[in-house]
Amino acid sequence: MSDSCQRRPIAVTIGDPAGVGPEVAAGAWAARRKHDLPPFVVIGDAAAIEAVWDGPVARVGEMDEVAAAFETALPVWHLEDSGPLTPGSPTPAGAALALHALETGIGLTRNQAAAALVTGPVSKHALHGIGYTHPGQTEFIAERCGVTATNAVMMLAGPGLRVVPLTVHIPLAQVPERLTSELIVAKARIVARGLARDFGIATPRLAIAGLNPHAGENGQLGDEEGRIIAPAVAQLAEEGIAVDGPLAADALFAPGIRDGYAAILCGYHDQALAPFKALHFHDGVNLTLGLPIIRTSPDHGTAFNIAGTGRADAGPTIAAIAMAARMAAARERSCAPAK
Ligand SMILES: NC(=O)C1=CN([C@@H]2O[C@H](COP(=O)(O)OP(=O)(O)OC[C@H]3O[C@@H](n4cnc5c(N)ncnc54)[C@H](O)[C@@H]3O)[C@@H](O)[C@H]2O)C=CC1
Ligand SMILES: NCC(=O)COP(=O)(O)O
Repeated sequence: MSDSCQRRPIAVTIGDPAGVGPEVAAGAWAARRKHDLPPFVVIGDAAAIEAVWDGPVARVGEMDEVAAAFETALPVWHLEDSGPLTPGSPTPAGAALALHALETGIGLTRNQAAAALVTGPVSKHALHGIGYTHPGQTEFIAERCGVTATNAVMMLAGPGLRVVPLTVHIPLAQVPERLTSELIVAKARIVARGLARDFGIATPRLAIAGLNPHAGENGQLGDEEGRIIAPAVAQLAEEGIAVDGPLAADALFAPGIRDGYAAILCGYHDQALAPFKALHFHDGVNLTLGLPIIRTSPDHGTAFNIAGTGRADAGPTIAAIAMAARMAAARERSCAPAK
């Protein structure tokens, strides 16, 4: 990592304070030396962390206080008290704090005070209860960055698999009409560019999963493969992007097949995330390609059912911070003037 990258901390938003966000952020700090994590600051509510964690917390008000504080305490950029808190029981005040933290973290990263943004898990339901209208955090961050939702591409990445849900938080019944050749081409281009820029894979090979069983069985089990996916694959190949598909989704995730691809693009959320979480529940990262900033997140939700019990695994948050740091280092290297 370059000096300038090391100097800028990573901004980690707390997520919903009644979820596991506070404890997994604290757990990542406790494991900072083991995992060689760079300095990071939690944006949110210090009291929500102190309610579930006995370790040292240092309130900071400037980003340049973070690196020194990080040595001996978890730096927290305290925004406001989110009110009386019972882990596992979300409140409107908690949702408002989660949104304030997200907005602040985006701002700090956009103005380059932070090297990258790592978002904690939010409850979409609780956010919608206070008037939030975006399907997830991805679309909100995209909007704040001036990027369309289509051009902000969700990727789930772990040591053994990367997947992209081409449609994300929509009802399954809407998938066939929302999965268009244009959408596939636009997202696959961003994936290929992102893998080159942020992961150092100069010519990534992509796979596109079929939507129907057996990739449609030559039209007998559905026509989306021939009508939508195959033309997109042809277009991408013409542009020089290495891509195979449509491939039958059941075998695509088998060892020996999935290993041949830098990323597997899937028709809908669970086609991508179910096999991903089977492999990478404890070290999976959700990241957004196509943004001007680096954004990663642990790939799990608020886990209200275990919040405050000490059972939450900080592994995905550790992986998200480590991946954000590697991506920041890759972008710093690519921007460095040639010597
Ligand atoms: N990145 C984000 O902000 C995400 C937010 N969500 C939101 O989270 C809320 C709950 O969603 P669910 O589908 O229940 O998913 P969830 O990930 O919160 O929980 C699913 C299961 O995984 C377990 N789990 C989750 N994180 C864990 C961890 N760190 N260590 C150990 N076990 C863990 C939970 O205890 C639960 O049994 C929803 O409102 C959803 O919108 C869901 C996924 C991602
Ligand atoms: N299932 C992934 C997820 O819900 C993450 O969504 P986002 O809040 O990162 O857009």
